[in-house]
Amino acid sequence: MSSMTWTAPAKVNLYLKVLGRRVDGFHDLESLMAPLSLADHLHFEKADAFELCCDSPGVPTDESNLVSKAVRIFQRVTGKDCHWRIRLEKNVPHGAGLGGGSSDAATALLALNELEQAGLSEEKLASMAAEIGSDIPFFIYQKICKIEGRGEVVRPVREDEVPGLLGTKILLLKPSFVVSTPDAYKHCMTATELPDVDYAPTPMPWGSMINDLERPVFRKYLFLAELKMWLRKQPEVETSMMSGSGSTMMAILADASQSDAVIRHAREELDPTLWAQLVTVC
Ligand SMILES: C[C@@](CO)(OP(=O)(O)O)[C@H](O)COP(=O)(O)OP(=O)(O)OC[C@H]1O[C@@H](n2ccc(N)nc2=O)[C@H](O)[C@@H]1O
Ligand SMILES: Nc1ncnc2c1ncn2[C@@H]1O[C@H](COP(=O)(O)OP(=O)(O)O)[C@@H](O)[C@H]1O
Repeated sequence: MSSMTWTAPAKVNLYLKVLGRRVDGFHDLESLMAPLSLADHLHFEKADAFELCCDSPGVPTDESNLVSKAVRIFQRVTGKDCHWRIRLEKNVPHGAGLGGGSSDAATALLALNELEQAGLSEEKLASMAAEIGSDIPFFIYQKICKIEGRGEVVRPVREDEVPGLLGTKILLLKPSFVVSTPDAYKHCMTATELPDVDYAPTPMPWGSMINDLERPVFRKYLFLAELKMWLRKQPEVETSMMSGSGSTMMAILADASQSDAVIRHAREELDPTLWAQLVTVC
């Protein structure tokens, strides 16, 4: 039987301001999040029970996978069986600050809503998503959005609020290590700056690029601070900043056709194993 395919886009945080720690242990945020052309794919096939498989070693396929959590919540809320075999095709690196797992979960909710003809509203799906993880409601909308609260307050923005952002090309560079999100938040209110690293906001037409998680993450992973500052010194690079909790670094280039040269130099001068991809905000 042929399968039906849904696309789960990755995201970047174009700014991420941590406003303070809350009594529930989470942090209040203000963030501008944008979906990318880089995406995972979820292939659905009718089956006798729910099954999950994944082509990528290191991604769990048990109940800890965010897709399994989405299926369980959908079953609980709608009472539907959800007897589907889901094959998860991973293209988005995990532990990367690109929200791959979160997007997979949101996409599973969107797909099941259609396949099971449940008729749940976007708002209902977003509130189910928030039960699984803070980042997941954003991926229900799959549009450029401003985020508040711990991530559950999501407002899609009009194109004229973020001039020039749609269609922007961003070079993503990621070392082979991953950063854990709880770890990034743990010291975010107290971490101090490393010398010779620029944490200041970069003004862009759509808003100032700043990431308050750089302080704690750079303290632990000096290479990421080095990568950010190395990128800033390249003539092709307009600005660079970490996405979310890392370990992916974003670079905005004056001319995106120069990305291959930047990737080649970064691999020669910093780390031959860097993962790199030029993506588009969509
Ligand atoms: C940092 C961001 C930026 O978009 O994403 P990533 O870059 O990791 O993808 C998000 O805030 C991550 O969202 P998500 O990955 O869904 O986090 P959750 O699973 O809900 O929470 C993981 C842990 O992160 C911390 N956490 C998360 C969100 C938040 N607003 N405050 C927090 O303090 C908490 O310690 C929590 O236990
Ligand atoms: N569908 C999934 N895809 C990737 N990782 C998943 C998934 N479900 C659960 N995980 C776990 O979540 C962790 C974080 O993955 P992910 O959400 O992609 O990264 P990030 O929080 O950096 O954006 C992974 O290390 C993995 O163990």
